[in-house]
Amino acid sequence: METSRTYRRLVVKVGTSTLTRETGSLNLQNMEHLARVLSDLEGMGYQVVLVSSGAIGIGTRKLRLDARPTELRMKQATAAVGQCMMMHIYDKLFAEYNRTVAQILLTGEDVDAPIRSQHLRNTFEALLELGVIPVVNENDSVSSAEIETGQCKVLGDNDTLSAIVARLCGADLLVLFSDIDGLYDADPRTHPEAKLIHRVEALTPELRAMAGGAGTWRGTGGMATKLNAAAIAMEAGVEMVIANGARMEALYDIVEGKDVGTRFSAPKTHA
Ligand SMILES: Nc1ncnc2c1ncn2[C@@H]1O[C@H](COP(=O)(O)OP(=O)(O)O)[C@@H](O)[C@H]1O
Ligand SMILES: N[C@@H](CCC(=O)OP(=O)(O)O)C(=O)O
Repeated sequence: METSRTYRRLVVKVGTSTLTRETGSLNLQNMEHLARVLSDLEGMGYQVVLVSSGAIGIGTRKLRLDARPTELRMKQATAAVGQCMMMHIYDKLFAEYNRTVAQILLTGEDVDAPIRSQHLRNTFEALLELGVIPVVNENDSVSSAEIETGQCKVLGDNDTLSAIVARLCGADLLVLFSDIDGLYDADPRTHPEAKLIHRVEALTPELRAMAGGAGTWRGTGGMATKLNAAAIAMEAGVEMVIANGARMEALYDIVEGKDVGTRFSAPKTHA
């Protein structure tokens, strides 16, 4: 079933599992496709905000560490290195399409405090007005909410962060790109017979019970945090789609309301 809504402002979130390969090296193919499709959508008149994970994963590889660090201060240092490299690559890739990107790093306090969140909103508005594509991540080097506990807290993981950003910016649509086609009725890694759910109208306890944790060492929250994001988005009147980041071109169909991945509907509440 297609949706008849039209979208103007989009928030697109990509997870570490989409930006890196199993070996830990960058997935330049996905990153290139992402930059091309988002640039094209911007050219078509959409306003685009990118929420990108990957700082710790990319930093782990850049520092030639054997594994993702477990000690908090090392994770925070790794994120600082990886964030820098990630922005350098985005800057280069988007520049190929004559687009400018901006970095916004957030903590839970930034979105909770009324004055800070107003400043944030103003900054997003100004950047979008200028035709810039903001690239958002959690400020991992100062915030330990997620990387320390692995749980969603005030701001938490980037799935939740992307829904908070979508609400803050008054976006119409949030797209979460993952390493899987969408929400299944069980984790396909452990249940190969699992079926894709195409549309979600309400987040029932049964549905939440279907969502498991991260699939690989590169992912963090799995489907559980994506459903937390859906709850925030739906409540704010923002539609949300989970789709496979291996096919970024699907975004063209997604913004046309076509049936791709799992779509979480939301009654439109903001102007
Ligand atoms: N019900 C489910 N449907 C789909 N995927 C699920 C489900 N439960 C758990 N998962 C896992 O969630 C993973 C995606 O989340 P995650 O590993 O955190 O990646 P990302 O980096 O995209 O956030 C999938 O690879 C899958 O193994
Ligand atoms: N902020 C962290 C990632 C947090 C996160 O939620 O990661 P992911 O599950 O890959 O979307 C980073 O940039 O490494």
